[in-house]
Parts: sequence; C-alpha cells; structure tokens
Amino acid sequence: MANYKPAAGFDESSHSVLSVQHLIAKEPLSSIPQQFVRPNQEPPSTFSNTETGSLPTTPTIDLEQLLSDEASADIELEKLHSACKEWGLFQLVNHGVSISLLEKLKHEIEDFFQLPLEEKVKYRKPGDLEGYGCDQVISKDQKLDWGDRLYMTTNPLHSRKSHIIPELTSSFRSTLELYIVELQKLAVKVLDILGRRLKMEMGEMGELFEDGKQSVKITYYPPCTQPELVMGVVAHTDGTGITILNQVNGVNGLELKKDGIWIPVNVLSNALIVNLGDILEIMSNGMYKSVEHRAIVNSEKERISIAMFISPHLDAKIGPVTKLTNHQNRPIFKTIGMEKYVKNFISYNHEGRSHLEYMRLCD
Ligand SMILES: O=C(O)CCC(=O)C(=O)O
Ligand SMILES: [Fe+2]
Repeated sequence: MANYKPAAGFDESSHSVLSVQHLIAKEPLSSIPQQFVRPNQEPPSTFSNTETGSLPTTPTIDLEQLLSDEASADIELEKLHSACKEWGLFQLVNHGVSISLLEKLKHEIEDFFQLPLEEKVKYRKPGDLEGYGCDQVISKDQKLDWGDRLYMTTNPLHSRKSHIIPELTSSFRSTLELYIVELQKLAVKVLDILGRRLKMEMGEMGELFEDGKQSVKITYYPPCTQPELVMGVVAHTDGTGITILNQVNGVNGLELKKDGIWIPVNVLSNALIVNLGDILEIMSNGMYKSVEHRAIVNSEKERISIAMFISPHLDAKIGPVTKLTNHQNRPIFKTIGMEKYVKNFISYNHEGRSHLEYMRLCD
C-alpha cells in the first residue's frame, strides 16, 4: 500500500502531490484514469413536479428580513426553521458580505490555481491533509475526487500551519483574512437566530461558536470529458455545525439528497449557501437535518467553490439542547466533548463509517 504508484500522468517529482488540473493539462486524456472512475453513480433527479413542471427548489432566506424589527422577521424565522427541518440547506441572500470582497477573493483564487504546480506544491507537506492538491492516495482501490483543493485550518489560530496562510501572496492573504472574519461573524448571526428557535438561552449558541473551530476548503474542479464517470466530491454529510459555501465563479454543481432523490442546487447570484452539519442535527435532537450532499463536475467549465466549516470551540459539549428534551422527548444523541467529537469524527471518516450513527443513542 505504501509504495502504491499514482495514475500515469501524475507528476511524481512534485512530492507526490496529485493535481487533476495538471494531470489533464499535461496531455489530452483518451480515457479517465481508473482511480477517478466511480461506476454505478446515482444520477441526479429528473423528477418533475407536475404542478409547476420544475424540480423542487432549495429555500431562500433573507438575512435582512430575519434581523429586521418588522413582523415579517417572524415569518422569515419560520421559513428558516422549516428549511432546516425539511432541507438542511438554504440559500442566504442579503447576507451583508460585501460584493467587492467576494469579487476580489474570486480573482485571488483564480490567480492561485493558475500558478505552476511547482509553486502550489509548496503548500503541501507529505502525509498532511491540509494544503494544496487532490486526495492523498492511501490505498490501491481508493477512488479519488475530481478536484484540487487548498484546505486549511483557520481557527484556533495556534492550529494554523506555517506553510499555508503565511506563505500566500500578501494580497491573497489579506483578502482571505477579511473573508474569514466576515464569514465567521455571519455564521454566528445565523447560529444565534437558530439557537433561539431551538430554545437556547440568548447568546448561548453564539458563545459556543464565537472562537470556534473553523477551516476553509477552496476547491478547483476542472472540466471532465466524461463527467458522468467521476465525482467532484462524493456524497457525504459535513461533521460541522454549519458550512457556508460560496460558489465562486457561478458554475453550478452542488446536489443534495432529499426524500431519497438527488436535487441540483441552482445557486442564485450573490447568494451564499448554508448547509447544516451533523452537530446541528445532534443539538436539535434530530429535528434539523444534516444534509447529504455531493458536487458533480461538467464537461465544459471549471468550477470553484469555497466551503467554510464552522464548529464549536474545543471545550464545548456536543449534545441535544437540554430544553428540547424531556420524559416524552428523550435525547436521541449522546453528549460528548468537542475535542473527542473531532477525534472520533476523523477516525470514523477514515474508516468510511457514519459518525452521526455512532452518536445516536440506542433505544
Ligand atoms: O464544492 C461544493 O459544492 C461542495 C463541497 C463540499 O461539500 C465539501 O467540501 O464538504
Ligand atoms: Fe460538504
């Protein structure tokens, strides 16, 4: 296993960092390397709603409305609550993150991925999940996702890797730092609202997430000549509290599973996508959904996304909110410390087992 050879065409001189972008730039591929081919993928839904003649669309939530003093705020809050129950995902508009910051970040990211491979591999250390590149090959039969990432822990600050953010160009670094601060503030606003709907004390949810665990994954999905054979990101749920996804260059590809069918998310311009992770499902005692989702690629256009993973701080306790449970509504999940939660999550993920199922209490 240890001396497993990467697919022909991967640049083995570059510290074994795999890059789909550079694999396909090197020579036109006559066929997709087997490491990427996932047979028997479930296709996206062609289901059509007979009344409207269209696919069900993901809910849109207006943050300005939610935060306003008007009666419409209550209506928006109920929309948010049902989006979390029914979908586990919503598009957030009027989110307050400046469009010029989003534009600037887009250009910085495009410039980053256009760097030569030799430059980008400096952001990866052997054996480390963080940094630049495609999936790491750890076993012979492993299937790889069709995408290259720049993945990094951003909080707590002492967990940041010295060869990643500090080594970015100063303009990319400062733009990214601004984005990190803006999105963390946004996340806490949304989480505070959800906390109140989940009967938590005022500010209790915000306190859990204020200086929480946070990481950022920027993904570049190159076009693929046979997109139906590969997967940008294979189906999964996020282990987070919430994830805020920015579909940077406007190319769709995110799909979610609802009532057993895969539904494409057609992202509105200037919207950010918020998806709930396992921690919100646990805290809400199963009322909210940790949404199963995946990213597909297409044959024509590259796609770029930024996922910001937002979770509680490492001293927090992860379990159902006390006020949601009583003799009739027993807790259906365990309560454990965040540090243990993270360790368990990583080892379950590694073994391909569901960590959410591990957290579920038996009757
Ligand atoms: O890029 C996307 O659309 C989704 C990425 C994602 O779900 C993830 O990285 O967890
Ligand atoms: Fe995800």
